[in-house]
Amino acid sequence: MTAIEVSGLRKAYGGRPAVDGISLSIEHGEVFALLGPNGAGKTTTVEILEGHRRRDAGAVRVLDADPGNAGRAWRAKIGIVLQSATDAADLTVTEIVRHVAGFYPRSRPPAEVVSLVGLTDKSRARVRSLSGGQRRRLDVALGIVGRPEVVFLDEPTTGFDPEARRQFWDLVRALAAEGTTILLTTHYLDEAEALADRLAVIADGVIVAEGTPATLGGRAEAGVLVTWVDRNGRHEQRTDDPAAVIAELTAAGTDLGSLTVARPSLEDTYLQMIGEKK
Ligand SMILES: Nc1ncnc2c1ncn2[C@@H]1O[C@H](COP(=O)(O)OP(=O)(O)OP(=O)(O)O)[C@@H](O)[C@H]1O
Repeated sequence: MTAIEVSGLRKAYGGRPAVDGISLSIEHGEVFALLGPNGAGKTTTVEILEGHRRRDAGAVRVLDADPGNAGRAWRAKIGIVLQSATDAADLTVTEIVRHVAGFYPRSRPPAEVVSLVGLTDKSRARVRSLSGGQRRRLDVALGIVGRPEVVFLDEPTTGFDPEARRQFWDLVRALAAEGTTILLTTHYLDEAEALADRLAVIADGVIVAEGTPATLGGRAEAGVLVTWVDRNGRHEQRTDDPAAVIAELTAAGTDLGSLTVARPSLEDTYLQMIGEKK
């Protein structure tokens, strides 16, 4: 059964299309990433799915309801992490988490959530005293405290230091292991690759590619790139049969200490797709 079903979604601002006919289907328990350059239409799409923005056309179902007119019971099953930072400067971390937990019938214990996002040391600190990355962690805490079935994460790790990002990835994996459906937007290709079961690339309001991190944009069939350095300089060769290339190099007595064999990275593939779209 699908958790999120989108068909022919459109939204324009002042006559200019921001989302121009997007269709998506996300299964229960899937982690799905939306990628795309600034202004591609990711946030608009996510906000329509959250029920925070009206659409011009298309059909949208999230947990079997239309977010445009779904009620409180539906809202309690949805977790939202907005791009903007939490605005509750005078409350402490625990106070705001407890306050938001109160809106949900099956909320997680506030201390558990604060610990999950790595803010236990800051649980008595006022929100205003937190760093940017710590505020972002708090946003994530508020998004998951209600034990939602579907979580929308809009650029959740912007401003995180590398260690905090890895901790956040563990948190997303733990939520996914519990069966939570997660829709994530991100500009970090490594994040999409680490977390997503499937992903879609949006450019100018349309989906230009969809697949798994391993297969997106024909990545799996793109062949591998063999590179090596000899006394004449650096060489590279794209091939479907790297073993044959390496055998040839070995037979020619090439020093293999500098040899690399790699598929194009998700970032290479993504940048190529975005470049072609322009
Ligand atoms: N409230 C608004 N009024 C007018 N135009 C808007 C509004 N919100 C978004 N837009 C425009 O719609 C387009 C899509 O914006 P959106 O925020 O959905 O992109 P995005 O993919 O989330 O970008 P980013 O990666 O920068 O967050 C952009 O051209 C943006 O300027």
